[in-house]
Amino acid sequence: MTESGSKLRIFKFLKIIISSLLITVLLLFTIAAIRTLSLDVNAGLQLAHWEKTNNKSLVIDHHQREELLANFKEAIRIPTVSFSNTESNTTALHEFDRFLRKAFPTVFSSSLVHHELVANYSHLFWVKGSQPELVPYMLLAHIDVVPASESDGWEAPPFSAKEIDGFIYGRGTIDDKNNLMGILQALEYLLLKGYAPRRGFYIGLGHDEEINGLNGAMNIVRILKQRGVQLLFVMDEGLTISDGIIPGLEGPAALIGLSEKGQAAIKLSVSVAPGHSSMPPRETSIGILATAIKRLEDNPMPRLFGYGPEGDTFEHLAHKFSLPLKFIMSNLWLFSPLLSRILERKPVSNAFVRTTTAVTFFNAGVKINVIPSLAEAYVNLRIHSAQSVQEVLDIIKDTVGDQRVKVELVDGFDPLPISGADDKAFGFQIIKKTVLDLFPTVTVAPGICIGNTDSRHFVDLTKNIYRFSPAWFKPGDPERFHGINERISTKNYEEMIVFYFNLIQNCDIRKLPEPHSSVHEL
Ligand SMILES: CCCCCCCC/C=C\CCCCCCCC(=O)NCC(=O)O
Ligand SMILES: [Zn+2]
Ligand SMILES: [Zn+2]
Repeated sequence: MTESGSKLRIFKFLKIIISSLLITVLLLFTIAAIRTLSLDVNAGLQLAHWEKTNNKSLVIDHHQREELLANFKEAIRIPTVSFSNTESNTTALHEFDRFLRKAFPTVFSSSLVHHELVANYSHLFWVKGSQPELVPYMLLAHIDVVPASESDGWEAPPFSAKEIDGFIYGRGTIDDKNNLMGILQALEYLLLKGYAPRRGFYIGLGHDEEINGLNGAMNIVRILKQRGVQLLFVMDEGLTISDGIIPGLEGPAALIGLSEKGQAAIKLSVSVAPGHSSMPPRETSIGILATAIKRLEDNPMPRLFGYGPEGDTFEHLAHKFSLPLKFIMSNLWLFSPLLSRILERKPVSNAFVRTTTAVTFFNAGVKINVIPSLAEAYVNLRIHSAQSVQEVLDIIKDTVGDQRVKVELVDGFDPLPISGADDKAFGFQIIKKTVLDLFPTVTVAPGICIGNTDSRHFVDLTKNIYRFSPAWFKPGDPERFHGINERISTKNYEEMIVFYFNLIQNCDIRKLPEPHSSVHEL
């Protein structure tokens, strides 16, 4: 073959490669454009015709404002702490019971409301509906809180409910006395205004959610099961309205948790012969265990972003990002690996990418001159929707890779089933409508709750469990959860009352409106 002949062949070959590349890129853009056009899933129901059920409106006057804030502050001041799996402040739980009866006299005396104490400290309310054929729903919240010490750096004592610049500070202000008090205050106002629901509903207030709800929520579920109750949907604490937390997102987003991550408690332990510290072995039990822990921290669980409901979150929010993020979010089938690497940089967004690994206990050593015979640590894993407890346990054993380290599963449960979020999903659409009516600038999207809630015990009573708090979170606020300076603005607490006031009335709708098709919307 001549030199010019071979050049021609190379040229033709390159031409084919370049045109194939161009065609592929064009194809990708076309697919992406089609997908982007069908993205505005947030439009659907807003324009549909909703049967009017919110006949009572709530305009809070000065006197009511003072009273509702005083009630809320009193709730925060009662230190209903769950210290450990076996230790709770039962004195405070008793006091909280007395307080509720005093703060909400109409709820406790109305002929429409049946109240019972469960497992001594939890509360179950049944609010009777005028149309018993309508399937009831249930609102959940919890009474207990995690411990808090002022010395960790609180700006106000954690059980003071001190108001600073329009914010009430205290343990429980966002987890979860805001929801608890918001629900009961809304019901108190509704009853005072003569409201009688069409659709009956339950309110469940657990007293031990922070220690797994084994007495509170689980006994409430047992009672409801005995009575043959089935629920249309359950709403519990969970994701919030994020404002400025998701980088690049224009405007606030209300994420409604359709599921929650699983959880595992894993114990790692190393046993060696004890001895004199003057003749140490090359590695002690502490050293061996520390190396194992370091391996776990250096080797996070695999990225699974896009394999669970978190992919839907970003597809729903895509139209609220500007380019190039909009393009990336609209095409997660292609860009999930890239987005995972961006999200994993911050703890809060990393939680959506993978099963997280947190070492929460480390115990070893008895005396300065004794080689310790035992070192043990506990690891708390929050399991991504696409993994199971067993898979996570296997990965931990592989990563540790040291026969001297015993790896035991102490406790755990798989990720929860995924509730519906389509046009026919009653609970999702009611929450969405209530959010949009009150906060019209918010984009509503399905989400995955990264923490666990009492609602996970209700899976046999309904397939539709939603985890959402109408609380506004701005940058820095996620860290207040179980952290220091937990707080809520007085404005937001009032909004929460109005939210539940409207939600309860919205649930009286007999049937969801027929959605407009997306073609029609466009
Ligand atoms: C990339 C998306 C970022 C979205 C921002 C999400 C902000 C996260 C806000 C709240 C965290 C959710 C907490 C859920 C409730 C947890 C209740 C709880 O404490 N349960 C006990 C436990 O889990 O141990
Ligand atoms: Zn909580
Ligand atoms: Zn909590």
